[in-house]
Amino acid sequence: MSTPASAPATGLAEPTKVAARARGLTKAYGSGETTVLALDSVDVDIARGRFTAVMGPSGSGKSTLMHLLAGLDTVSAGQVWLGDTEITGLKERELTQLRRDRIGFMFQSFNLIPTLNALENITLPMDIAGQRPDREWLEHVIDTLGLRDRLKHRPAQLSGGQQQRVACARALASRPELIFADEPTGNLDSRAGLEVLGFLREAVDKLEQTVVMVTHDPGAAAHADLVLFLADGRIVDEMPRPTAESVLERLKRFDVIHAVPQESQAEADGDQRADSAPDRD
Ligand SMILES: Nc1ncnc2c1ncn2[C@@H]1O[C@H](COP(=O)(O)OP(=O)(O)OP(=O)(O)O)[C@@H](O)[C@H]1O
Repeated sequence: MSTPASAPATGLAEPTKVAARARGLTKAYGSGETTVLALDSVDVDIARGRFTAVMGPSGSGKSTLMHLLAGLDTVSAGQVWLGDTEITGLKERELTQLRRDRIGFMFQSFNLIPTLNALENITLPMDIAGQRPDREWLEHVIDTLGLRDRLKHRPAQLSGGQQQRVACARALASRPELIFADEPTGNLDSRAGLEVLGFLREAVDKLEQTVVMVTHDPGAAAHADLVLFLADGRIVDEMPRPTAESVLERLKRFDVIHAVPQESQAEADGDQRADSAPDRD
């Protein structure tokens, strides 16, 4: 399927099935002539119990969108809800607590504590918050992620894929309403990356979690239920049931738009096209 770039953002789900919602979400950095509009009035619903990938050229606003949905940064305009809670306008302390209680994070660098073993790393956020893990859930997560025989190992004794699985288990341990994953396979070889994507998929399918993942990799996005495409701070397209091939094809259209801004210029100066290609990592 394809949607014209000018179409309004779709992906809007029924209210009860929405894990997070944004309306008119806008973020500007800087002021005056140097203002960068990182997000431009974005409307989006993140469906509960689904795996959503966010893609788009470098600088299109993917990380900004994720940070605003997770309450990690303040909005310039617009509103964000986590479930039924409007998070825009919450005080920093309330936001911190909400993030701790209701959101799980997975980043490209696993951020594991080297002196703690795998199990201690998994339960650390809950320990800090003074929460007792739901034992049954925790056991379930550990088994689903295949970490049972690695729990006593420190990060240095684990492979990259196993470390990322620990990071995944840590994000899942408190059974958050929403998990945000920022390039979770970015630092992994393709086999370990596939493993992590498989586990995120299982978290959605077997543990009924909701996952939002920012990625540049069409193969990674193919594990999602829906891909949202950003360009210049707006959601310009979405793709349900993506495949690596269909995502790649869609991304190529961004390359064309960005690499050939004006036909006349391209014709006049064909050699410079490569120089103006977008800087995609
Ligand atoms: N703290 C900041 N100060 C100024 N500009 C910023 C800041 N953070 C992001 N931007 C700008 O906002 C725009 C969107 O950035 P963002 O990091 O959200 O893009 P992205 O799609 O995640 O990019 P990438 O794929 O390269 O990580 C970019 O033009 C970026 O330069």
